[in-house]
This record gives sequence, C-alpha cells and structure tokens, in this order.
Amino acid sequence: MSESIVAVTTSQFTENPASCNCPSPVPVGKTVYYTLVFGGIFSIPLCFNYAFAWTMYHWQHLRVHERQIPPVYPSFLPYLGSVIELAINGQTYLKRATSYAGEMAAARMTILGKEIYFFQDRESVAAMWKQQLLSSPVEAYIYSLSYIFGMKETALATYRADDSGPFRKPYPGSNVRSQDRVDHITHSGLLKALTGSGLAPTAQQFMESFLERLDNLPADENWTDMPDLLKFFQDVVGTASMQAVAGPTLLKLNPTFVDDFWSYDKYVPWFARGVPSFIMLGAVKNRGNLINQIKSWYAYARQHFDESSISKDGDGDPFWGSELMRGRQKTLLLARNQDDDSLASADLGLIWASVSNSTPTAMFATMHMFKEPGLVARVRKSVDSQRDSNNPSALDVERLLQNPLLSSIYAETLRMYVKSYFVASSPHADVALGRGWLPKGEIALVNSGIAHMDARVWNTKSGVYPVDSFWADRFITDPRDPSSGPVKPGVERQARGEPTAEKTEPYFSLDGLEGSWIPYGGGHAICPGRFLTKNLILLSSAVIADRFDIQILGGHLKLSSAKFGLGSLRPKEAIPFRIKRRVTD
Ligand code: HEM
Repeated sequence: MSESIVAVTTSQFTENPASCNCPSPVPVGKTVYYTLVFGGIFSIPLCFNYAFAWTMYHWQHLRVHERQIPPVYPSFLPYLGSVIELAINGQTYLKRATSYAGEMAAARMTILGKEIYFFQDRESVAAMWKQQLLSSPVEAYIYSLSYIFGMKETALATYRADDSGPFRKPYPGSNVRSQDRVDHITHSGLLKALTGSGLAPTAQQFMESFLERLDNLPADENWTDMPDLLKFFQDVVGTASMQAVAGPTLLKLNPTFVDDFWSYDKYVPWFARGVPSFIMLGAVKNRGNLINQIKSWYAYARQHFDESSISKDGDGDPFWGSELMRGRQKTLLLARNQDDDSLASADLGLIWASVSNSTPTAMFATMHMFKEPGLVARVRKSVDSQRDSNNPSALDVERLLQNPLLSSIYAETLRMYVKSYFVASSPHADVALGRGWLPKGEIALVNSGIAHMDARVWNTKSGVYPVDSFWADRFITDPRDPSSGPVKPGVERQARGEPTAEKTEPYFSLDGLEGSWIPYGGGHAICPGRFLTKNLILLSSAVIADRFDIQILGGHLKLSSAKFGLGSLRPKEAIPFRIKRRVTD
C-alpha cells in the first residue's frame, strides 16, 4: 500500500512531460533565463554605483576636514536609498550608518530621493542645541501634521511658508505676516502653558484626575488578575493626562474618544511611514472620526463657555480645559487657510504628544519597580520619607520630584525606552555642527535611541549593568564612590561632571550627558512637555507602588520596534499582571 503511494507520488515528477497536460516547462525556463540576464545587466551599474559610493564614503571619512558635509552612506538602490533598511531594521542600521571606526559620526542618507543628514556624535548633537538657527520645530510640525494628524494641504501651506522661526522676533529675511507665524504662535503658547508657572495648574489637574481613577479601580485587598498592563496605564494615566490638557468636556461629549484614540495610536507608525490610505482605510476613517469628535467639542465649548467659567487659578475651565486650548482657538484660527478641521488636526497632535509617550514610559517605570529585586521596597521607603507627618495620605509632591532614586528610575526608563527622532533645519543659512556642516534648507535628524545605548559613554559599572539593561541607580552619583554616576569613568572629566565639593549624599545627576541623554531633543525646540512628563511618570509610578501590590506575570518582555523613531517603544504582547490594594494602618 505504502509502496503504491510512493510510486504514484514520485511518478508525478518522473513521467515524460509530453504525456501530461501540465503547462510546458519551457516558458518558465525562459522567464527565469530572461530574469537572470536582465537582472544581471541592470545590477552591473548598480554594483558600480555602490562601489563608487562606498569608496567615496571611506575616502571622506579618512580625509576629514573642518566644516565637512557628512559623507553619503552607501546604499545599493538609487532613489529608495536607505528607506527599506530603516523601515525594517531601523536601530541596527542607523547605528551602523552613524558609526565610523568605533566612534559615533554623522552621515547623509538618501531616503526616497531626498538626502537627510543624520548627526549622532556628541559634539555635533551638543552644538545643534546651541544653534539659534536650528531652534525651530516647524519641520517636525509639517511632517507630523501632514502624515500623522491628517491636516489638508491648503492649511499645511501656511506652515510650509512660515520661515520666521519660533522666537518673538522673526528670523532676518523672513516676510511672514504676524498672524501667519504658526511656528512662533504654537511653540510660544506651549512654552507658556507647560513650563514655569504655567505648569502648576496642568500638573495639579493631572494629579486630581489620576488619584480619582485609582480610587475607582475595581481592585481590593485580594489579588485581581488583569490581562494588559499597558491598557491599565492608558486608563488611569493616559486618560488623566488627556483630561489635564484638554479638560473634561471633550471626553464627556465623546465617550468613545479614549478607545478610538488608542486604536488610532496603533496605526501612527503606519501613518508616519507614509503607508498609502487605501491600505489602511479603517485607520484613516478612525482618524477622521477623532477629528469630528474634536470639532463637536469646539462647537459645544463655544456655545457654553464665558469668561466667568475660568477657575480662580486663571487657567482651567470646564469647557476648554485650559488657557492653552482657549489660546489656540484665538490665535491659530486667525492664520491663513486655517479652520476647525486644521485646528482639530493640530489639537489631535497635541493630545497625542501629551499621552502617547508618557503613558508607556510610566508603565515601564512601574513595571521595573515591581520586577527588579528589592526595588519596590526602596521606592516605598523613599515615598515614606516624603510623607507629611500630619497627614500621612498626603504626599509632598515637590519633595518627591526631587528624590534621587525616583528621579533616577524616571531617567533610566526614558533612556531605555525612548527612541525618538528629532528634526532640525536652518531655513536661511548654513550652520556648523561640531566637525560637520549642515547646508541651509536641508533636514537633519538625531535619534535618541542610538545616543542612549552608546556603551562608550554610559556607566555600566564595568559591565555589571550593560547599556541594554535597566539599572535603577544609573543616574545617582555618590560623592564617596568614584565609579558611580551616569557617565563611564574615564570619559573626559569635563564631560563626566565631577561631584561638587558641597555634596556629601548621593544625588540625582544628568551631569556630562549633554548630547547623550536626549529623550526630549534639546535647544529651544526641546519638548515643552518635559516637566509635565516628569510629574506624570515619577508621581504615577511612586503612588501606584505606595498604594498597590503588583505581580508582573508572563515571560520575558518583548518590545515592538514599530515605534522606533517616534518616541517610547511599546511591549510587543500584552503584559498580564495581578494587583491588590495594600493594607495600611
Ligand atoms: C516620555 C514622554 C515624552 C517624550 C519622550 C517627548 C519627546 C518629545 C520630542 C523628542 C519632541 C520633539 C522635540 C524637537 O523637535 O526637537 C517633542 C515635542 C513635543 N512634545 Fe513631547 N515628549 C514627551 C511628553 C510630552 C508631554 C507630556 C507633552 C504635553 C503636552 C508633550 C508635548 C510636546 C509638544 C506639544 C511637542 C511639539 C511642540 C513644539 O516643539 O513646539 N510631550 N516631545
């Protein structure tokens, strides 16, 4: 029986092709033949082109001169350039392309016919932050508004035309009308709202909303199993942050906004990589739906708000939520070609910026607190030391924010998980960057993920805590321990930052990390939400550790690389966990 099966099976391959009805093998053979011939002919110039680019690349690196334009990193395919490698294997490819002879370097790469400049060496990155001409975030606005947040081309044209810079005084040579200075209007509004005295009301709003959500959690003093730690943080931290920035009415009017938002967030990497709309019709529809929900909020708030709605602190109101949102209504709608649709795209961008990175990083910080042996006990001791003795349930937020261990956990989490690109461009003049040179109008990118994993800079305690592992104390400098602190011993004194004489206790330190710890970018365009972020991450993780016990279940953490270049990475799979309230006396 088995023999006959074998015979039948093998006969399919051995019988004379002329005796069966199969299509003749000849055309297949010909196709293969022609493919090989034409492929061979076409690949000859590609190979020559690549060999020439490779030689030039090394030649330029070996003959470095002052103010050199970074060498072109060779790629096999003209026009496409490095786009495929960056999309598939971004971090490894970028690291290779921006290193030379064991050092970080600058490189030019072709991406879809356009040359992009990548600067990763500490010297150039630090020089970038100091350059006034590179202070504008407008190139990042244009890219994200058009690709990610769906702004129409007519409205976008106003952003493209704005070469006046982010400062009150326009760049020399710029002729943009004051009401069309969307770069300055947007950036200065954000700085006013999220830094200095403007920050307190938003931070306070966040805390109130977050604590209310914790109180209402369906968790008691027995273990409750939950399937997804990130979803838990989206509910308690993400929603509280959204509400702190945009107020309660947007979410009340649109009960599905939060869920729709996180479904959209999953597709942000697709939008950012320019995947055509017809491939992700559902995601495009969902984004349109979010924009409509934001517009319905505008209509309601316009109808119900009046000046008497503003709270005593001069910031919050129940309809617009904050001075920031009211201000954007008054200023951005006056700019050329702007309407509710364009403003809703810009506000979707602001909401996205305020939650999409801080929520997963708060989750990772908390996850490590509960996973690293002995860490949660140290965190609770730190929290206890800041407790108000007259009212133990009230925490001294200012003192918590200064706590060295909590600050170090916050900084280490951003170092580990934040892999953002930030964009710089000088519209009116060439600029010098360290040993390199960026011609005017060209786009420069820096990726924080590459800088954060540079083993030549970061202290690993002689390899005990490698750069790709979480070390809660990495950012603590102990004046009695010369091998402590974030920068590797042996890296030049000035860069490492020496402990000052008056410090005797271990302290949190970012000394010597200019150009190396860069989760927020730098210079004038640095993320305006960074102080709010420290509040969100540090306070939410510390309060959760104080009030709850959590057991992280599931196996080894796997990360998805989809968000590489766009901020904080996400876990690849849901992280199951158990939670219970702590019993306190
Ligand atoms: C882990 C959390 C966060 C990270 C890693 C992060 C990172 C960044 C980076 C790298 C940029 C671009 C800077 C540049 O172009 O040089 C940026 C811009 C921005 N961030 Fe954040 N951010 C975070 C949280 C926040 C929060 C909580 C807000 C709150 C509103 C916020 C608001 C913004 C805004 C509005 C911009 C663009 C505006 C401008 O430059 O004018 N971010 N952020």
